Amino acid sequence: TMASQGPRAPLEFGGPLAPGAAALMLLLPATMFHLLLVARSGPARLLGPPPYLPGLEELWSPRALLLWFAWLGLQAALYLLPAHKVAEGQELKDKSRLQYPINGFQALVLTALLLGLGVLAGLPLDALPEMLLPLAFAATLIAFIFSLLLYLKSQVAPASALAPGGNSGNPIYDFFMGRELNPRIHFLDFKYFCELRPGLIGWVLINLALLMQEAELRGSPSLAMWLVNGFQLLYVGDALWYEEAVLTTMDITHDGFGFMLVFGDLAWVPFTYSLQAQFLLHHPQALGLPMASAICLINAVGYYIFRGANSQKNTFRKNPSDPRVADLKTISTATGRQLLVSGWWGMVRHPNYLGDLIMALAWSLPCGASHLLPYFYLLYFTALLVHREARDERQCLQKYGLAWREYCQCVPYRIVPYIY
Ligand SMILES: NC(=O)C1=CN([C@@H]2O[C@H](COP(=O)(O)OP(=O)(O)OC[C@H]3O[C@@H](n4cnc5c(N)ncnc54)[C@H](OP(=O)(O)O)[C@@H]3O)[C@@H](O)[C@H]2O)C=CC1
Ligand SMILES: CC(C)CCC[C@@H](C)[C@H]1CC=C2C3=C(CC[C@@]21C)[C@@]1(C)CC[C@H](O)C[C@@H]1CC3
Repeated sequence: TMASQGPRAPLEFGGPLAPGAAALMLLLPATMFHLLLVARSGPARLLGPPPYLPGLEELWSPRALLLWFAWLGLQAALYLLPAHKVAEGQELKDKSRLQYPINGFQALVLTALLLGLGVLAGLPLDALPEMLLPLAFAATLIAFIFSLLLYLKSQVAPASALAPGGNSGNPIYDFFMGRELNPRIHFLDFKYFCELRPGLIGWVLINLALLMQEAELRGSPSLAMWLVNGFQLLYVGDALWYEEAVLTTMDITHDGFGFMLVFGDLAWVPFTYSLQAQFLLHHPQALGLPMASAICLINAVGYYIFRGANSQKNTFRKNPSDPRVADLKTISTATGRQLLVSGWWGMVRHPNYLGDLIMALAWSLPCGASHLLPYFYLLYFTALLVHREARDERQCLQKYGLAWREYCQCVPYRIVPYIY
């Protein structure tokens, strides 16, 4: 077939056998359910066994599946609304560029307005925390079925539409990594749509529902719950405000749309990234003002580095002679593009990851030091970013060759100055 002539790339995640794609396809959903069960249990032990194994009657709920379809339908409708800007993606193999609506922040605001009106009209948002298990189960089912449909769709895609990875010929590996780079129906680009909207907005919605349920249980939300909600809303709001930046990430330009990203975007993000708020609902923490102020400061420092680094690179990539970046030192590369070697990108090779990790710490600290569970995100995210950093370095070495080696010599640390 045309599709089987697709490009070949080295296998990520060690191939189809453990600890490869097949293992991750079991491990990711199992971890998500483990976290959901443990967060609401008394001992809340990250490393212990789950308190019990839920039966199918506790997991399967047609109502949860319907809610998911309604949520995806709402977000798809908001995606298709007129956007104030339509951006062009990176150049593809056939030299064309795809178009993407930049209206993610508008979707967040409209979702908030619609839900606000819904709550005023009696929508029981505080019933959501009770439904997390069946909702996560429905999201997992949707992820498997959607990935299968995407895999089938990729069989009729032209070779030029295939991703550099995900076309090994091994069906399990390719199902996991995704074969087609930008599957879309007309203007609805499935990967771009799923990357930021249903999952990230779903995450802050679950957080809010947990805050409302805490208010109902204890009279008012705790300071710790306010902090976790505020920090994570800032993060999601920022991602949607700067939505165009996602078009240059490896998820969009390099990775196919397969089970890894489908499950990651639709299930993993909303149900595991909301872990701190889930933990706080069942394990209230007393947090004094001095400690809360210190945590706010840590989050602000993390955000300052994260935003500063991402904006500096985006400004530079758009226009290297922009006065905000014109004074920075650079290295020329054979591709004609330059690499920054001073400013944020002269401190470490991934300053944005450093800021992101500092924020991850600030999201866990309101949960106290009695349990390891709320620090799961920090541990998982460190592993994700170390792996992501290695993949990015490999791709940069391929793109820039000697110039990249020179950059590595000028800026020897990857993420944490003088440590890593
Ligand atoms: N919360 C979460 O789960 C996740 C969050 N993130 C966050 O998303 C953000 C984006 O991350 P990510 O997509 O990994 O990629 P980055 O924003 O780190 O971009 C990497 C690219 O930047 C360019 N680049 C690297 N060094 C330089 C330099 N010195 N000067 C100029 N350009 C350079 C290269 O591309 P080129 O030269 O082609 O421009 C490289 O491929 C990060 O802040 C990250 O922390 C990411 C993943 C998950
Ligand atoms: C496959 C894993 C198990 C889960 C991966 C989930 C991720 C795809 C998303 C989680 C948070 C994300 C953010 C972005 C893209 C989607 C993911 C990576 C941004 C990088 C997009 C660019 C912005 O500037 C920042 C965003 C932060 C959150």
